[in-house]
This record gives sequence, C-alpha cells and structure tokens, in this order.
Amino acid sequence: MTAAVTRAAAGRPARGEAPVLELASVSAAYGPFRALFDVSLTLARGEALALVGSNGAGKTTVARVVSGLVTPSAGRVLVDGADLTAARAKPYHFARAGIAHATEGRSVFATLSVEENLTLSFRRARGRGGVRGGLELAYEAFPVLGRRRKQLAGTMSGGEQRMLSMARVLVEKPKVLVADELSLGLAPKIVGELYASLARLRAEGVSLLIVEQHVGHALRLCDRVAVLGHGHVTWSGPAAEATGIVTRAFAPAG
Ligand SMILES: Nc1ncnc2c1ncn2[C@@H]1O[C@H](COP(=O)(O)OP(=O)(O)OP(=O)(O)O)[C@@H](O)[C@H]1O
Repeated sequence: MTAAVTRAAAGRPARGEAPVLELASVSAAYGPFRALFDVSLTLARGEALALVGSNGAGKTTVARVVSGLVTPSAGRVLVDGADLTAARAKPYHFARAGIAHATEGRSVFATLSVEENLTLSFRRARGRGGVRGGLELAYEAFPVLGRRRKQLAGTMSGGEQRMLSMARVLVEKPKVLVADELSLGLAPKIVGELYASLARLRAEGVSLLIVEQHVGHALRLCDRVAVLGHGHVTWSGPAAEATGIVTRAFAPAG
C-alpha cells in the first residue's frame, strides 16, 4: 500500500489534495475596528487545527468568517477550492458548502424534543432515509440523549444541549466543523465525551477547526496549531511543537 493510500484510508489527505478550507490573506473589521489582519490558514481533509490566543485575539472572528457570519473586508475564503467570498455567499451557502459551526451557544430547537431535533437534522442531511440508523448513532455517541429522547431540548442542562448540538453535527457529517469554545462551563466528564465525538468525526474525514481557551484537550486532538495575537497569525506549526509557544500566547497583552 502506498503512503498516499494509507493517509487517505485514515481520513487524511492524499499528497497534493487541495485543502478543504483555505483562508487567504483575510482581513475583517467590526465598523472602524479591525479585528483580523491578513490571516492565512489551510485545513486538509480529516485534519484538526487548534486556534489559540489570548482574549480578544480574534479567534471567534476567524470562526465567524469561516462560517460566513462575518464577511472579510479583504482576502478570500475557499471551500474545496470554491471561492465563497467572490460569490458573496451568505451563511446558509457556507452551510450548504459543508461548513458546520458549533458554539458554546445552544443551537437547538428549544420547543422540540431531543428526538425531533435529531430527526430534523437527519432529514436535512439525508432526506427521509436513514433516520433510524442516524438516531442509533447519536444515542450510541451520547447515551444521555437516548434516555431523554422525549424531553424538550429547551429544558435540558447546558451540557446536554451541547451534546445534542454535537449529535446533530455528527449525523450531518459536514466537511468542516468549526467548534468555538465548545467546552466552556462544562463538567470535565461532558467535555471528555464531546472531545471523543470530535475525534470520531475526524476519524471519518471531517476537518476540525477548534477554538478553545482550555487548550489541553484541543492540543491532544489537533495535528496543527495556529496562534493568533491582535488579529495576526503569530505562529503556526505541528501541535507537538506548540506547548511553549501556546503558553506564551496566553501571556497578558502588554
Ligand atoms: N460585534 C462586534 N463589534 C465590535 N467589536 C467586536 C465584535 N465582536 C468582536 N469584536 C472585537 O474584535 C476583537 C476580536 O474578538 P474575538 O471575539 O474574535 O476574539 P477572541 O480571540 O475570540 O476572544 P475571546 O477568547 O475573549 O472570546 C476583540 O477586540 C473584540 O472586542
């Protein structure tokens, strides 16, 4: 078996495969305030990239650019080689192109039950077929959801709602999952379960862009790290080389 085949089989890109996601010299602003300067990042198929940096560095802004919620003032965002900025794409175009955005916010339908939330996602992803198999997959990944399938999503705890959001992403199988502060305020056990589901997605070839304040989990999961400081990428490289650099990235801005 050639090296390229081995990598592809593991959900990794074959050599020379175009990135699934590319940010090319992206700048972004909120009114007169410039939040990102000339940010360039790539993400290969099945690769996990951790985006780290101190408060206000611009991590969430990158996540918003990638999912189309913030339009760059300069530069380009490409998904599978298609330039979404040139097409003036709206967030739902980014979603259709295969970008999913999971945030610490609760992106579930509060007045629908757990099972109805999941069923909606399956139908959107796969039409009417495969709903039962999809439910089994979700309940296997997060047994608590199986036990609470009839409960209204809005009455579940913050951690349970985040599991439900992740379960929906699991079954939609996006090309790229942007996970922004997924573990914020959650108990360590739940964070562990969420990261296990991220690892499962990655093993299936989904690319991950992970924004985390608590970088331990992210560094263990990710192949590469990009450090943001004041809206600039100040370092990027393999996760194995990142520990000291990441520690400095969290030093107070002076
Ligand atoms: N809607 C907004 N309007 C004006 N300024 C904003 C807005 N959103 C973010 N900013 C500013 O842009 C900069 C980058 O913010 P961003 O949320 O991307 O940083 P971050 O690295 O995710 O920070 P944190 O880790 O604290 O969440 C900050 O200075 C922030 O105050």
